[in-house]
Amino acid sequence: MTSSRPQVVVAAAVVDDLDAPRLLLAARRRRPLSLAGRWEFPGGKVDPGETPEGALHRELREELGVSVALGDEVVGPDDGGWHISSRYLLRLWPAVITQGDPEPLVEHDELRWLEAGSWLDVPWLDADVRIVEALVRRAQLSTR
Ligand SMILES: Nc1nc2c([nH]c(=O)n2[C@H]2C[C@H](O)[C@@H](COP(=O)(O)OP(=O)(O)OP(=O)(O)O)O2)c(=O)[nH]1
Repeated sequence: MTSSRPQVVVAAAVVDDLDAPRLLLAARRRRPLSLAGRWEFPGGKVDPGETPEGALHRELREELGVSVALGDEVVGPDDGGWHISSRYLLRLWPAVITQGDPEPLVEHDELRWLEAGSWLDVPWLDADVRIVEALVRRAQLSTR
């Protein structure tokens, strides 16, 4: 038997403003073929010895060429995170860019800033749709 503990994938909801977000950065995957063309939160797997936050800063530097400041984790319904498959648990942090202009350097072939009201208008990875829906609800609450 192998361990059934899911691997943690860390990702960022990069926004223009942590308190009153209007723009959300979506990234279009280049690979693998089964996921290519679908949109996701930039991020990736936590390497052995890394903290989740440390891994997220590394992934955003590698994938987008930016430094960020992280907000409070978007706690999900599945052990505090978001099950995205039987193998992976996604943990998500809001983030604002503190240095650099984001570019699709490695994993992605396009980045797009989605305007308020349009956050669900790209074909997100299936597992991400409910997470984006939760972010939309949070953003609506923050503007009341
Ligand atoms: N980064 C990211 N991965 C996601 C999201 N939603 C989702 O289902 N996934 C899946 C896709 C992959 O099967 C897995 C994460 O893998 P990844 O390919 O981003 O990880 P990585 O950058 O460390 O890649 P690698 O070095 O192992 O190739 O999680 C998301 O919003 N962001």
